[in-house]
Amino acid sequence: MALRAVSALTWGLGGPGVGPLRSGTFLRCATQHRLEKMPSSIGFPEASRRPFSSHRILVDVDQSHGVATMKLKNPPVNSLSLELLTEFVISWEKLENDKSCRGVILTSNSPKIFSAGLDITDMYGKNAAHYAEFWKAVQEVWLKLYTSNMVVIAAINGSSPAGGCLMSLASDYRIMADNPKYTIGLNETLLGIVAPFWFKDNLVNTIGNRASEHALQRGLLFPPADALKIGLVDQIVPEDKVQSTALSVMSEWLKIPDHARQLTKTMMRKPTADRLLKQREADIQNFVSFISKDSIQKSLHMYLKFLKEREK
Ligand SMILES: CCCCCCC/C=C/C(=O)SCCNC(=O)CCNC(=O)[C@H](O)C(C)(C)COP(=O)(O)OP(=O)(O)OC[C@H]1O[C@@H](n2cnc3c(N)ncnc32)[C@H](O)[C@@H]1OP(=O)(O)O
Repeated sequence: MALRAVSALTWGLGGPGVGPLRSGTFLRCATQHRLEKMPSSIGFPEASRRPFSSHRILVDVDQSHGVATMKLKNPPVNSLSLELLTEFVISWEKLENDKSCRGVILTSNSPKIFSAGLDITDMYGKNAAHYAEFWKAVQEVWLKLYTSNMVVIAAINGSSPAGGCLMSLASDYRIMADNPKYTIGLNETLLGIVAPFWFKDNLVNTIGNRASEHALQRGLLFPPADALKIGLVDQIVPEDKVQSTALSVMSEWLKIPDHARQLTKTMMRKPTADRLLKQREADIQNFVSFISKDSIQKSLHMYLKFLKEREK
């Protein structure tokens, strides 16, 4: 009980089932050329291509008329586990290599949660090799999304904290379900961890420096109307219109000749992607040493405990 009270104040989580914490505004918590790809990834590690034991399908891909819909499907909360991230990269590479696919709508199979962010259990109680492999997969997914030649639209049909928000930020356009129970933001500080520089860069490029400074330090999770106000999402629509809106926005984007749009995207995004590429290995080492600290492991333990024990 004591933990719940302290945690609720400290963590101010948003999302379905947290009731009173949601009340404060911020407390809640057909020129189809294919260009040479931006030099984004340095290749996904062979070790991460290993088959996982469960053989579950964690990313559903459905493609028609040049547009793929990718649905995250990792119940209960679509956390971004190493297994999901690995499958995501493989599916993404297939789409990138398919010349007929010009756009991807990124969404979730779950009705209330787009993604709960990085799987905390992949960052807790594991060894350094696991943390390094996990972080490399997180980097890879972001690089793939952020530098994709395809049009990427996030159809955010539920809560989208931290890593979930990052996937949305890496998209070209964000449409969120207009339900005040859902929140989106980079809430890392609430867990006692720190969003890395490339999360920050992507946020700053999207909502500007001052708003990012405020949002990142306080770990703010924004309900859709507030997210729209600061430009964290581009459009909010009724819950049952998220997918259809994404399709119609996609058809507008696909009217632009691919080569011109792709070159423009590269011009806008390459410096940010390159910043990570230049120090990718150092960023992995930094993550491993940070996440392995006793104090950080303790914070993650407390946070997991809080998630399990909080009143629904
Ligand atoms: C230099 C170093 C840099 C380090 C950078 C690290 C960057 C980190 C980025 C991240 O993404 S960290 C993850 C941040 N995510 C969150 O804070 C979200 C936490 N979850 C929630 O707020 C809620 O779960 C929800 C998404 C709003 C859904 O709420 P709901 O009431 O529907 O479900 P719950 O009962 O809370 O959860 C069910 C079940 O799932 C577990 N769980 C939730 N989130 C995660 C997660 N991110 N990872 C792993 N597991 C998660 C939760 O504990 C419950 O477990 P059980 O009780 O069923 O065992």
